[in-house]
Amino acid sequence: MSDSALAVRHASRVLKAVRGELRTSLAPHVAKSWDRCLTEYGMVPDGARATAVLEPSQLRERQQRMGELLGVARAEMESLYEQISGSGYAVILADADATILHTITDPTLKREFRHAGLWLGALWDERHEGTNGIGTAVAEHAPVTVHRDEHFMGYNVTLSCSGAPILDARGGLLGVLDASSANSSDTRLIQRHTMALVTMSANLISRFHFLREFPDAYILRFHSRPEFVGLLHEALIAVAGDGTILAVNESAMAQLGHPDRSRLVGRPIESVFQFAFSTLQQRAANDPRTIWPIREVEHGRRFFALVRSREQAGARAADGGPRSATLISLGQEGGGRRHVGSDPSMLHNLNCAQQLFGKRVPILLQGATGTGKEAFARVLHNASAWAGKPFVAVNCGAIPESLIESELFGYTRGAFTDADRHGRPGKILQSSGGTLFLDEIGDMPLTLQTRLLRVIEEFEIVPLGGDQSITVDLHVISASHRDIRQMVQDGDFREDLYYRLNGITLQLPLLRERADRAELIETLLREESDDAAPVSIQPDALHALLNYHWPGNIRQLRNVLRTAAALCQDNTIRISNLPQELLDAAAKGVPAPPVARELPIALTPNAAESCCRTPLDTAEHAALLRELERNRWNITHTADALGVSRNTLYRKIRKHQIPLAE
Ligand SMILES: Nc1ncnc2c1ncn2[C@@H]1O[C@H](COP(=O)(O)OP(=O)(O)OP(=O)(O)O)[C@@H](O)[C@H]1O
Repeated sequence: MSDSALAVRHASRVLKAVRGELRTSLAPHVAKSWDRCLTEYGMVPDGARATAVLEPSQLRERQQRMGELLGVARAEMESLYEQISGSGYAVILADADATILHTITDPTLKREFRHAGLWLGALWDERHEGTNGIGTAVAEHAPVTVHRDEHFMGYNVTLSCSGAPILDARGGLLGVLDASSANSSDTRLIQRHTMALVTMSANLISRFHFLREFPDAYILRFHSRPEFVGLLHEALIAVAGDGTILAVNESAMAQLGHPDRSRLVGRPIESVFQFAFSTLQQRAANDPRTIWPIREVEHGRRFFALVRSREQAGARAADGGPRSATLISLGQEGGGRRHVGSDPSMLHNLNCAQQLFGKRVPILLQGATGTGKEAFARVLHNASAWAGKPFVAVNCGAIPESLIESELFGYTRGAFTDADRHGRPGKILQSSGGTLFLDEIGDMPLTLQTRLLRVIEEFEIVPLGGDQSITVDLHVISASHRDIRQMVQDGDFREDLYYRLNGITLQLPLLRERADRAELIETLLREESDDAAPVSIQPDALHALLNYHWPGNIRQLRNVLRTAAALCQDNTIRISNLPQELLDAAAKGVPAPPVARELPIALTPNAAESCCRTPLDTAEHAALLRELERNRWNITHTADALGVSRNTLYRKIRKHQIPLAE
């Protein structure tokens, strides 16, 4: 049948359907949309294509309006594309007006998609294109699949599209994520699978947005199953400083059984859950990483919860940090943005350190070279009440022994022959009021240790050549890769100084032990790439990076990424851009040693998600969890929904170590 004959037949079917004369039943969203197109917008299904496209400057303006969300969406789109690449789909992001802002397509299919009108800046709202995955998801505010002749316009009937809305915390539409095929012969089951993946990715983007939208709020994260807390399907509630609910996400409404947001927003959190608001505040301040059981008021149902504190949220917002829920800002360093990351032990360290450092307790950081001791110290400084004052770092191992004394204590005019005419204040005085970071304190000569001890005890210094003491306001963080306690036992470090410096000792983990390696890679890549041309990384290269043992820790990782970003073509790091030692380790299949530390049980899924899985695995894992949950953990139904056999499903469940019993 010719194209025009097909269009005529399609048009007659649409008209019959709208008049109620069609025998076969249509999906409700398709029937409603056809009706809208015909009666509300006055469209005709056999009309000619007249794709409306924005001017490049208008497109850029819309892309900018999406702001940071576009960056997050791009990353999610890549992960989604990995899942469905090879099956003829393009992944498309549109704004709330259904304008296409970003696409990822198989290069060989680009022409086909252009021919179908799926190009950047094209308007795919229903008024322009009739019923379609993007426009109809916008109109319905819900995920929709529009398959072939479910499209309203005859010229669109070769398309198959699945679009899912990206929502803000108030349920408003931010955009639509869509997977479209220009010539699909997929079965309904495969479409359902595609739809599930698209919806999952859209939800991830919405969740990211929610976590960033309320920087000054507590965020209560809960789920009926503890292992889901911190994952995609957790419920989120933003709570103001006076205990009032500011916003809830879709999952919170579903879990609490309130389909209407307005029944939750504006209420005191204490009227929804059986805990005092002060408990939530205490949890946020003292124990933000431990999951605790909570009960809702109406039916007494039990959930498991974590709460993010307002300070953490504020720090994140100031930093513009990436997408993990638990990421904490480091503030500014050298113009760049730094993070302590979301590794549970780092978060624990930060939590302890912040509380004590604020009370002037000296902090001793122990950790191998490149583990981020100085970066951590800067975070503490930036989060302190004296953040506006200087942060002065002294590397006690790098300054010659003969100079370290004058470097630290300064000297007066004429203190020694080649001294500066006016004398010079030492680092201790320079840091007065701010933070003094004594790096490689283990390398400080014993004689100087005695002088330093006096300064720390008396808050006074006497510059070299001087006889007047100067009062200093000191906040000290010291660090070393050497085991200072062992040095004390060996007589190489003064015991009294050790106790003075060590209000608390925090051990920074090796990079290979960290659960947030994937996130660190993302952060460093962002820092190492040009904003205008972000560098991405191919899954096999990412896998090799995640599994390397990193003797030089984060510093070495940064160097490897910097070199790879400089060497790579089309801003994509491939495995061939990595150094030989990494490739050799990958070829031998040498995995990073397992995480030695015990992680809190509830954080383990997150940790496993980010450290041991490829992006493909992560997406598969999340899709499995989602479908299992949606089908109430019924294996037969879940296998059907995913279009796989029960045996395959069991195999995948085992592979991802998903527990089947409570
Ligand atoms: N969480 C982080 N996110 C991104 N980059 C980080 C992070 N922590 C550390 N870095 C980077 O890793 C590198 C090494 O960090 P840093 O100098 O703080 O380590 P260190 O333990 O003090 O090293 P050394 O023991 O050699 O003095 C720096 O480039 C720093 O910016």
